[in-house]
Amino acid sequence: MGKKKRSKKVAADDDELTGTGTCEASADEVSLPDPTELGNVLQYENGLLACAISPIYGRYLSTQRNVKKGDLLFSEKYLIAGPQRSSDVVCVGCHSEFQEDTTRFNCPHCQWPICRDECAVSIYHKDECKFFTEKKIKPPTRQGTCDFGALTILRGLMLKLRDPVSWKKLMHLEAHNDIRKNLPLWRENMINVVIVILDQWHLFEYFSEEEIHTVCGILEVNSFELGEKYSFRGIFPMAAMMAHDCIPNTTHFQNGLDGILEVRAAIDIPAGSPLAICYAFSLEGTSQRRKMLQETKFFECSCVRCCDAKELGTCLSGVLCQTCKKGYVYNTGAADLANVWICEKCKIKVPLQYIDSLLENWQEAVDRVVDIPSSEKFIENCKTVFHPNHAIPFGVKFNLCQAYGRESTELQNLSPADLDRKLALCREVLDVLDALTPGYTITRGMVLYELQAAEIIHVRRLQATLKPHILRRKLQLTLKTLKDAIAILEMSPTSTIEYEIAQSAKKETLVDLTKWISLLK
Ligand SMILES: C[S@@+](CC[C@H](N)C(=O)[O-])C[C@H]1O[C@@H](n2cnc3c(N)ncnc32)[C@H](O)[C@@H]1O
Repeated sequence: MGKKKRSKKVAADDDELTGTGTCEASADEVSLPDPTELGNVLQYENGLLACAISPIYGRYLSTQRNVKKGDLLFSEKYLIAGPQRSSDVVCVGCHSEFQEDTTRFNCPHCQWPICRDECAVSIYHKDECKFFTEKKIKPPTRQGTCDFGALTILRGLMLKLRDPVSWKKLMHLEAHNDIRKNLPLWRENMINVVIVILDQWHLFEYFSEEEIHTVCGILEVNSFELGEKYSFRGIFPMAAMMAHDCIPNTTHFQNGLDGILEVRAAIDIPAGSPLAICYAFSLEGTSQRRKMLQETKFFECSCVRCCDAKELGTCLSGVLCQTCKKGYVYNTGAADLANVWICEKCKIKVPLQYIDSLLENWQEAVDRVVDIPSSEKFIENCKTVFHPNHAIPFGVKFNLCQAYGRESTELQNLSPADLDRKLALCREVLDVLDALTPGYTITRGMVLYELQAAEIIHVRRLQATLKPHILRRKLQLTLKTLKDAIAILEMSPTSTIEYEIAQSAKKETLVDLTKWISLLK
């Protein structure tokens, strides 16, 4: 890994190279560190990445060579990890929440809560335990509420005392203090974190108020979600340098057990391109994503998807016009973000408040969808209000395409109508995913897997009626879908269900399908 400082000028045509952003050339040469100096990098090919700066993204990572979809860009171990902001009491070893019926133990050394003996020596807790014991630091307590998120901030601050190199890496990250100072969040952090650390834990001789707010900001702006069973958050300083794009060109895999994040190319990425992840939930509509980005990451996204009212033809935000009942109403795009939405057909203007309250009501209704019949009914009801691909029905379709053949009836026993429905849903969902989360992403991998499984049953049922060349063609297409699904799911950490699915599909379905095709004349 190169340790030399590099000086990097941002290419004037960054956006042409990627189609993902609108970086302009930076007039001055800017001295930026080698990316590997930023993080706890475990795997990285020397010289593959560079850190650059743009007037839009600020600092960002870019690739120096062409990379292929699925290629590992780097893997990195967390710098700090811990409970989410406003978290209730959790185990300090594995971050599981305590339910009413779970037994709660205390760490035998520092007395913080754990859920089982091993958690007292977990990678997340063992280093802090001695400090907590020496300084007699007890879990935060306040009548009514208790913010365990303060623990994560303390874990960050402790780097200052025990690991100056890591502290420097942490302090290198953006906290947006200037913006956050004027928000209600600052006062909440003051009460839930600063006062707890300085007054309750008496650590005022080690950390200043400003440092505590800065670590809060760094976590708010840069952290990644961790954990499969339990959600917690972690800082990965190199990954934190990736820019945001609502159509990301990278994908990441994490394993909460060892706190390692792997970042891979989701699509083929040409040399010189910014590496981008989507900080928001990709399958939400533009106004929801942009609201989240403004409120928590403090910028206005100007990506291609945000600037296109129809979100690259997916129509994920389309609402049926209640005046003409023919066209769909859309936000006119990022530039005009947009208190007014307009019907594409009759051009009537609809106020943003109407759209917001519509989404709020229907979001509540989604929570009442529990099984296949209620999902189907919900999708039917949505037709009078939303575009068929609108994020609200789309989320239900996404779950439904996986539920057929798993819930109540096994795939091979599905009725012909239900099997057709599963096939149609998988294809419909994939069309949207292909546009919005293209390439090697786990969500696409899972839907491809569902599609090939349904196709195999479908072809088996039809085979007596199909001409041999048509049968062969259908099976070849299914084989391609299966291979894509395996290639994607196999990238997941070995402890995950997705990895297991890929391995068993490789051993069984792939072998059987290949043999079936080879036996056809
Ligand atoms: C996780 S940090 C990324 C690294 C950051 N650029 C830096 O210099 O430290 C997130 C911040 O980067 C900036 N950023 C990232 N992507 C952006 C984008 N597409 N448009 C505008 N700002 C962006 C915003 O300031 C955001 O709060």
